[in-house]
Formats: sequence, structure tokens, C-alpha cells
Amino acid sequence: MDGKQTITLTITCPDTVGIVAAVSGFLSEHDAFITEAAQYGDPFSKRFFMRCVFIPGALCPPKGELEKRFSMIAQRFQMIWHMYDAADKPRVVVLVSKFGHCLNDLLHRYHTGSLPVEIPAIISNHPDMQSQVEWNKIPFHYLPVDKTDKTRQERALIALLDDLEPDLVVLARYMQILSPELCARLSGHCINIHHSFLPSFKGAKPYHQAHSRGVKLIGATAHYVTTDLDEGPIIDQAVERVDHTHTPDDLVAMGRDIENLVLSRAVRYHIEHRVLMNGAKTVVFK
Ligand SMILES: Nc1nc2c(c(=O)[nH]1)N[C@@H](CN(C=O)c1ccc(C(=O)N[C@@H](CCC(=O)O)C(=O)O)cc1)CN2
Repeated sequence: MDGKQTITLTITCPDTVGIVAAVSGFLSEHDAFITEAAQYGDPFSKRFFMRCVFIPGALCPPKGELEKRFSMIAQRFQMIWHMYDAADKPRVVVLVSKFGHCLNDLLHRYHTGSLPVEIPAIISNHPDMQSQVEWNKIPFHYLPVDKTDKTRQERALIALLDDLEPDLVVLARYMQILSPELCARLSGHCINIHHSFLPSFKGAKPYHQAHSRGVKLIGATAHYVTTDLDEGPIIDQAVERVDHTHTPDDLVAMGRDIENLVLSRAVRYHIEHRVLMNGAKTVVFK
């Protein structure tokens, strides 16, 4: 390989002695220069997690051959593993409803290059964001929801996603509950930003719930989407202090910046392959 390529190797497997030695030995035997390495052994799940970034040297075989050879080690340790080429920009489709702050934040990071992705389309069940999206020269697909027949809209959404073939779907304040079928199709590849510090205040209007409860902290949670609403594996969270003087609208306004930060971090962790699934939880190598 030409030495300019960067590959990220992620591994999860039953924890045991010798995994790091086997992986680092394999990489050194194949002239792979390690630039980043992180690992964690979970004493509760007894699973081992590793993320290793390396630059293949001149003597390193092509990625396909390297994967073939690594599969022997992976089999020995019952690994779930992937090698990702950093040159492959992930295709990210963003879904939005009426609130555009998270979408605008992602678009800014996309245009400034701090989020190295492709955005082949943005999809919404409302027309509000169309002009903003088209100003950004990104295709906008308006798929309105008929409350009397929600499945029709989701069939159209599924067909569109099948065409777009995204690596990741981001629900940037998309306020529709995805069906179990769509959740299954997107499992591990769909991130939602929930506007509360989960597990508090799941579902609709969390800031109003928080105001009624008299909380002294509000927050936001980015999580993978599962059939169980707002119960998916948490990727990132943040909080801000609030007090009795803040109205629900104040909380909504203060929450926007938290949501932007948390969602963009979660998307970046995902596209950099820093997030590994650990049952109903995640391991995030920051
Ligand atoms: N299957 C899942 N779908 C969605 C999830 C999820 O975790 N699993 N997260 C939500 C986002 N969300 C809160 O963050 C949320 C969105 C929508 C609703 C809701 O009650 N929606 C109503 C319609 C509301 C409207 O039309 O304005 C509904 O779908 O019937 C609650 C929470 C995204 N989807």
C-alpha cells in the first residue's frame, strides 16, 4: 500500500488473555504503523473492545488481502471486527421535521469540512426546511405524514432510503416514531438526538416535562434508534444548569445549543468508528 492510506480496525470479542498481543503482532508483521490504539475489557459483559488506527507500510498487502489474513486471528478470538478505509466518506442522510437548529449545525460542520461526510439528501415530513436545504445545494425530499395512514409515508421513506443507500441516518429533531421494520433495517446506523438527559423525560415535549418537575439541569442525549422509543444505546450526552426563573421556552432555547453539540459529537464519533456496541450500551473511544 502507498503509506498515505489510513485504516481503522474495530474489534469486539469475548475477553481473554492475548488479544492485544495477537492484534499488534499481526499489524507489525504486516508493516502496519499504529497511530492510535485504545482498548477496554468490560468486567460486567466480559467483552473486550479495541479500536486501532494504522497506516499500512509499503510491505503491507492490499486491504482485501489484509482482511483475509486477519480473519484467521478473528476466528480464533470469536471477534466481530471491521477494517475501515478513512478515504471512504460515509453517506449520511438527515431527517428533520420543523426544528432546524440541529440540521443547520450539521450543515455548517459539513460545509466547513469538520464533518467529512457526503450528504446525498435531506428528508422531512414538513416543508419548513426546504429553502434552507436547497440553498445548501442538497436535494430535499418532502414526505408528509397522513396521520390517518402513517405507513404510506414510511413506505415512501424506506423506498427513498433504499435508493440513497446511506451508511448513517441522522434524526435531527425528526418528530416521527420509526416503525419496528425501519428500526431493524437501520439497526446501529440511525442516530437520534433526544432533547432531554435520558432516561429522564422520554417521548414528546421533554422540556415542558422538565419544567414541571423543577429540574436544576437540562440536557440532550444522542442515541441509536431502536423500536423502544428513546431507549436505544446512548452515544453522547451533555447538560446545562437551569433554575426556577427559566420558563419552558427558556429551556427550549437553552437546549438547542446542547442538542447541536451532542448530536454533532455523536455523528463524528460514529463516522470515526469510535462507537462500539456493548449490549444495550456503548463503548466510545474518544
Ligand atoms: N422507533 C423510534 N423512533 C424514533 C425514536 C426512537 O427512539 N425510536 N426517537 C424519536 C425522536 N423523539 C424524541 O427524541 C420523538 C419523536 C416523536 C415522538 C412522537 O410522539 N411523535 C408522534 C407525532 C408527533 C407529530 O406529528 O408532531 C408520533 O410519531 O405519533 C416522540 C418522540 C424519533 N423517532
